[in-house]
Amino acid sequence: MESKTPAQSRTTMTDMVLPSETNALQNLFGGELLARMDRAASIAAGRHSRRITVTASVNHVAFNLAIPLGSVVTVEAAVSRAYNTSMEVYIDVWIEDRYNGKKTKANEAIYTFVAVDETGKPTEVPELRPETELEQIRYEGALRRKQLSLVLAGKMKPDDATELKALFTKN
Ligand SMILES: CC(=O)SCCNC(=O)CCNC(=O)[C@H](O)C(C)(C)COP(=O)(O)OP(=O)(O)OC[C@H]1O[C@@H](n2cnc3c(N)ncnc32)[C@H](O)[C@@H]1OP(=O)(O)O
Repeated sequence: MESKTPAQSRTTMTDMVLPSETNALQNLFGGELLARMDRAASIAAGRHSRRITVTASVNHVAFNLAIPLGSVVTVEAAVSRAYNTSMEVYIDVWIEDRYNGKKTKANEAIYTFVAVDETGKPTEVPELRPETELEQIRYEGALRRKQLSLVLAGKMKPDDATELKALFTKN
């Protein structure tokens, strides 16, 4: 299977914040943002694998900035590393200033998707080939995040999490 770059899966979705999507402070409801990120990330994972993809886990979400009613929100997702059947997808969320168009990073998240066949059985995906410096950084950190996610899900023994152990072990 031929490897692919993050650019080949990059998915950008822009939408505004409507009153029905806000919390009591008139900011975007967190669950609404999670759903928007899941949609963009699912499309990115599908573009990388050209298969049906399912969300296996949400590894990290940082709600750094509240997103006010009426904001124009852009969700950008791209595969940051691919393994055998799973893919890490990195998601950046930007808000756009109404008057000068300047974009500010509001949130980021990391999801894991698995490519499956028509029966829901995990199926192989192409490798990821990072190109830019940021893509390389995200690629290199991904195995540590995968191991942490598997340990927390009870699917990997902490003793087998070599990348995690390396964080706490001096040379
Ligand atoms: C777009 C959507 O919203 S879809 C709806 C929400 N999602 C779902 O309904 C998914 C429901 N869950 C499932 O179908 C299954 O649990 C699956 C397909 C995700 C995994 O099935 P499993 O039988 O656990 O498969 P298996 O153990 O072989 O794991 C498959 C891959 O997922 C990875 N994986 C499984 N769980 C996790 C996890 N919690 N964190 C990170 N990776 C994980 C495994 O490491 C493996 O990766 P690899 O093949 O690249 O090494």
